[in-house]
Amino acid sequence: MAAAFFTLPGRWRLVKTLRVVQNLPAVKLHLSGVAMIATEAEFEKAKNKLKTLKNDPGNEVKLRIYALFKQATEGPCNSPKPSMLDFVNKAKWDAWNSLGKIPKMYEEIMKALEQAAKDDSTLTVMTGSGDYYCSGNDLSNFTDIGPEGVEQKSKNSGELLKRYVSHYIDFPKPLIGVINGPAVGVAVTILGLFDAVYATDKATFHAPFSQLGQSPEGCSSYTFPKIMGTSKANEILLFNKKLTAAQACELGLVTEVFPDSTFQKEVWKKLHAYAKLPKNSLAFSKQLIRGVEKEKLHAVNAQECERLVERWLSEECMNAIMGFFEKKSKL
Ligand SMILES: CCCCCCCCCCCCC/C=C/C(=O)SCCNC(=O)CCNC(=O)[C@H](O)C(C)(C)COP(=O)(O)OP(=O)(O)OC[C@H]1O[C@@H](n2cnc3c(N)ncnc32)[C@H](O)[C@@H]1OP(=O)(O)O
Repeated sequence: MAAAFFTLPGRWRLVKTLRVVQNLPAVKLHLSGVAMIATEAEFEKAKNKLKTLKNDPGNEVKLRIYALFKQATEGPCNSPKPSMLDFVNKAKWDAWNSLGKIPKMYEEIMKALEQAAKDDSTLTVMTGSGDYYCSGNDLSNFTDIGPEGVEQKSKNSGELLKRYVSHYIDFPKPLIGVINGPAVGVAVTILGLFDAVYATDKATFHAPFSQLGQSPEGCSSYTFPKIMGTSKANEILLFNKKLTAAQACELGLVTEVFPDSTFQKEVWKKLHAYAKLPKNSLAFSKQLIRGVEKEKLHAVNAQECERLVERWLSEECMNAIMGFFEKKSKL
């Protein structure tokens, strides 16, 4: 019996490096590849699948798949621009280049979840390394706008976020959060889709959306009112209230809080015991519990991402992000 285990870098933002912290005996490790199509082999498979389609999906779809594969395996477009007369390679270069700098980190977590969903592990644990759980989206994403321009980047980011949250909605096994320190933004809102959340008493939970001119994501506009009631959810999602671990537990966002001194020891003892339970029974029971509202969650996810695409282009958001970086520069 095993658990899939991978960690977010505590101090860095969600979109930084995904690292495996340690090789626990009963825990199966996942070092994520990247993205939707992780390897040449899988890309070849996707290409061959395209050939079996009755109607040719058209160059646009084929170029999109090619672009996502390059983005996932090599990151933002890094090859020299082909000449105008080299039509095919120019079209491929344009497709890849149009994705701009989609953060690879989200792609890596999605890949790790895809692997954990289909391997022989019993449950999947997400935690941070170091003093922090996760500082949310890397706000420098707003500053490095590539050649695709701000509208297209915002649209691409909305699609990326929708895929990212869908991976949690559809995850078939028990997904456990081990919150080892401060958690911010999307790292907090997505917890409403986890099956249990254990926190050190040092952890804090902050979703500073309105002060960033943004809006809730991770299905939190639905899960948080459901978990804690609308007015408590509003304090977090509208009025930027930062919760202590004890407050988050009282509201039902966190399952149990442990003293920091014994947190890691106590929580991993519990998880290793869980990982010995019959994995199909756990998976099927989770799917019964989550299945009733899966459609609803996907609809909420779509609405939240649509709203965020508008928010990211808004003056409120731009001013808030500039304020964040101005504050940094003054330090
Ligand atoms: C128009 C195009 C649109 C593009 C949009 C791209 C989006 C990509 C798609 C996915 C989007 C998902 C939606 C997610 C939304 C969110 O997550 S919103 C929340 C974002 N996060 C924050 O606002 C965190 C703010 N930071 C903090 O609260 C604190 O820094 C901390 C994390 C609690 C740590 O506090 P402390 O220990 O006091 O350290 P600090 O001094 O505050 O920070 C250390 C340095 O790190 C920098 N930093 C911290 N967090 C971030 C961050 N999220 N992004 C960028 N930089 C961050 C901080 O500025 C400090 O930097 P220096 O001053 O240079 O040391």
